[in-house]
Amino acid sequence: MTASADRYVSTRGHAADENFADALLRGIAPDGGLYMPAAWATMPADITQKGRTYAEIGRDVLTPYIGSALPAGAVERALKRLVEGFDHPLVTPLVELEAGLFVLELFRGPTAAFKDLAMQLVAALSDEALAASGETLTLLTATSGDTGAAAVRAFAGAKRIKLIVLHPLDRVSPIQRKQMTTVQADNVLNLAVRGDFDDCQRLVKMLLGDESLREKGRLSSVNSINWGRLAGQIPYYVSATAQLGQAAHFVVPTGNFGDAFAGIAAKKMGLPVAGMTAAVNQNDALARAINEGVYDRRTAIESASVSMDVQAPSNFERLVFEASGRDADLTRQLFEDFAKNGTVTLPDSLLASLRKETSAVSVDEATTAEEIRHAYKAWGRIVCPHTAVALHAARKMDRNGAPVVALSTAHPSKFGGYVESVLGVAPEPAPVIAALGDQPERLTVVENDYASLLETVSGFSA
Ligand SMILES: N[C@@H](CCOP(=O)(O)O)C(=O)O
Repeated sequence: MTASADRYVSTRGHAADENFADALLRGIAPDGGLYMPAAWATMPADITQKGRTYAEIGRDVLTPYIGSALPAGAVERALKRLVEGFDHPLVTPLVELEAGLFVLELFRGPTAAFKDLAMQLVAALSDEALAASGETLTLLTATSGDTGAAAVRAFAGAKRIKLIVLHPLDRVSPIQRKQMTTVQADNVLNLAVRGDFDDCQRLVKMLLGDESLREKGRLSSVNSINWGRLAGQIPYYVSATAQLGQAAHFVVPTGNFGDAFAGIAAKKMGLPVAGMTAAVNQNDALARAINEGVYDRRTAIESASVSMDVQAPSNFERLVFEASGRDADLTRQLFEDFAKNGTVTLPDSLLASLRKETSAVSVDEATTAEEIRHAYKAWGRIVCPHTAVALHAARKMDRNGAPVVALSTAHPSKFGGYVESVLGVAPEPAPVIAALGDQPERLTVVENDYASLLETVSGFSA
């Protein structure tokens, strides 16, 4: 049978293939791998034609991945909901800072971070899938701040869905925490884990594989381990290219590597892309893997760009799968060894292929602060620390004639305290931040311990 874009295979090769609705509602494959489309869809040749709307681009990107798995018109309805929640007609406008250097503003949605772009879609598509099957779903999400906020906003009050969000206690910004914890919806449970983001993500993956929970009903995740989340991030690479009218080199501030992998996916689908650079903060496991050939987990260190405090980026597995020519045995071996030992050496041929897909750089804390000052002085622009990491990498790279686009992933007012400490000026709050209610916060502190977490989660998801 010919591989098709609307069937999903596991990166670890030991799970049955699924359609879009099942991949979406499972989140992760039963063998512990991540779902990938069995084949890349090809973008229509005119997709980057000037004047195409975000909704049109999104429809053309996403429809082939969904096939007939959802009711007719589901994608269009989801895109309508998405676009209505953004405060700019282009949804993700491109802004030129100086000749050849741009930022792509991804923060104009309901929680002022790029996660809204995919999360709003996933919420609408999950509703459609569940309404069609009559099922209910418990969603588990690990967050270093932005994913959780976007998920709470997108799923609060959803009739068939319960949402459980795990964030690392005291390691998200105060605004990010409030965005999650002040929402008074009974279908949302916020858990603050005594650990770091990698602990939260590991615990979520364990819960997703837990038979005792699975017996109670469908379980999934809205992290970018879910193909639906990742696919929803492809359209803005296309929109940026359409706005520019030519291929760009994208510099992506990177945590779990979902956003960067969405750019790689766009390229696989035929989007002209001049290059990809993943820019990480001092939590540099990804940069060390690509530059030195050893994928080695270290304890995450707290950074100004908190959302990128990730030392075991989940989507590195998708990159390895793709760069190895979809070698599921090799991928399984490497990631099982990594889970067990915390370190793996990448074979030379794999490393060479990985480097063809993306380069990676690490930006330290002092440089991040310096870049925030530079952006203010040079362009009068206040940027968030994540954007600053990308901008620094973008300014230092050889531009090779192609325009460079740094993804601006969050509004600076989500990190207002830090930005003010660097600039001496507080960023004007984004309207959605200014509108944050003064509601009491609802959160439960949990130990970094699977057994007690399972008890809490079982009680809520029942
Ligand atoms: N940066 C993230 C970490 C999780 O990333 P995801 O894209 O896999 O959801 C966050 O803000 O939570």
